[in-house]
Amino acid sequence: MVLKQGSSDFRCLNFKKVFFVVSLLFGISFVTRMLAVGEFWRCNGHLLPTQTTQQYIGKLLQALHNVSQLNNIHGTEQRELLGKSELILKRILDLEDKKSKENGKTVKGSCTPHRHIFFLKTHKTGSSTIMNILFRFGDLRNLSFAHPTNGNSQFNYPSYFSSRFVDGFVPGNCSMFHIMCQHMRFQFTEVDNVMPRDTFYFTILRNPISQMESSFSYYKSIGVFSKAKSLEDFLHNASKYYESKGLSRNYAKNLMMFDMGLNPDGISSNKNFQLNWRTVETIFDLVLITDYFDESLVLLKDALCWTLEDVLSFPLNTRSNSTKKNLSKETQDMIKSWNELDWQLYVYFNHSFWNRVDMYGREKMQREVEELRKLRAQISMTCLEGEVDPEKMQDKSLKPYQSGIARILGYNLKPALEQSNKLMCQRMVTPELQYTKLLVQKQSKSKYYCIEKKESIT
Ligand SMILES: Nc1ncnc2c1ncn2[C@@H]1O[C@H](COP(=O)(O)OS(=O)(=O)O)[C@@H](OP(=O)(O)O)[C@H]1O
Repeated sequence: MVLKQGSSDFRCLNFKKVFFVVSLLFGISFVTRMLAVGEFWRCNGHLLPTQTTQQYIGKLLQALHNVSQLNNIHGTEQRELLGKSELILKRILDLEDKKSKENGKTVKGSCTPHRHIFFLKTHKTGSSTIMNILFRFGDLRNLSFAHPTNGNSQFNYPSYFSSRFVDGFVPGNCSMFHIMCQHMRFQFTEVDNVMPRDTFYFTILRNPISQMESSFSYYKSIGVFSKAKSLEDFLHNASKYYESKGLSRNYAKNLMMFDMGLNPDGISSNKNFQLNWRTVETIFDLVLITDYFDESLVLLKDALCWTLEDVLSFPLNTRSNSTKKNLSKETQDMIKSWNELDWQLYVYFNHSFWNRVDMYGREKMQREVEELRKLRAQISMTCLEGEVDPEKMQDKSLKPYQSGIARILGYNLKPALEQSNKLMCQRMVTPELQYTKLLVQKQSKSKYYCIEKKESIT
């Protein structure tokens, strides 16, 4: 994106948002001082000549750097603040740029399907089901995926994501990828290096109570949970089992905050909650809610300009009831307060999710959810014999990965599927690891893609 000379409206609009972000990050008194010493640029429409987004951000960061020096903020603290500022500034400018193009929608209200997509695959949130939808969408259209190096299924998780972890990534103005959706600890600036500029960012959040119950069962054998006798034992003795730098600690406290790249051990204060909300909503175009999965799929297909068929899916990575646990009210409350940051994030985005449904129209939503369920029932009749325990699966190549004390269910397909349906049915129930392998193999044989990063190309 190149900012146009004399586009003072654009800069004034961004100025207000940048001012807001900076005041959240640095505190309002800091910003007032900053303005008072005249170090920050003003919204007068003359200071900024034609420049690229990067140059524009560079100037803002330089100004913030000077002012933080004046305010005696140095070293790690300064680097952290400037890092956060850069991330958020970039996103604001990208959003403005996107909005100015009406987000792919033409004036007549029709739209072109998004094909540049980033999905932050949070843990134990139904994210494997979403990933399967993205895999099939891309697979069918021969789109390219950003996969982890060395055939891994995660981007060096739990380390922060780096573009170095992407197979075949070459730094520059070229992005080779349409879709990125494997587990990572999010870092916007690095994802932004890899994906095209007009990428649609979305993620999914789940009620932290059911998420932690799921996480405990799935990760029971490793690190942080391994010595706890039960989830209740873990919660009662969290200070004994949990260390903020301990092995696999990420699965045990504020897992969604961790995956988002935010601080899961941060203090519980209104200011911190707000900062987290703002950061997430600035970066992500859409936040889905697991607990309203079908409503989420409808909002997703609308935001991506896809069809209901495109988001049709069967739940994947589900546990057998025998490994699910009903939690007492006391345990639920303990989980809530132990995961206070995740809880606040969830409550906020649950609220904004329903605001978005209101904007979409409650009746229209209800109609489309019903239609989606009808379609799912039909396709289930065509494809599935049933969802079964892993040892009862007929085709072992479709068996999902098993972990901890969780028993992850799989699907048996109907025995004599028509050839025309077979591949689609198989792909709908192919677990994450197997599907990743197939896509990596397919991509290794395909041509080199180059999607110009700076311009919007579909
Ligand atoms: N469609 C739909 N609706 C509601 N819930 C769903 C759906 N699909 C998957 N799930 C539930 O999500 C849990 C698995 O999450 P993930 O796939 O993100 O797990 S993982 O981190 O990739 O291992 C797992 O939760 P638990 O069963 O509680 O463990 C799944 O049952």
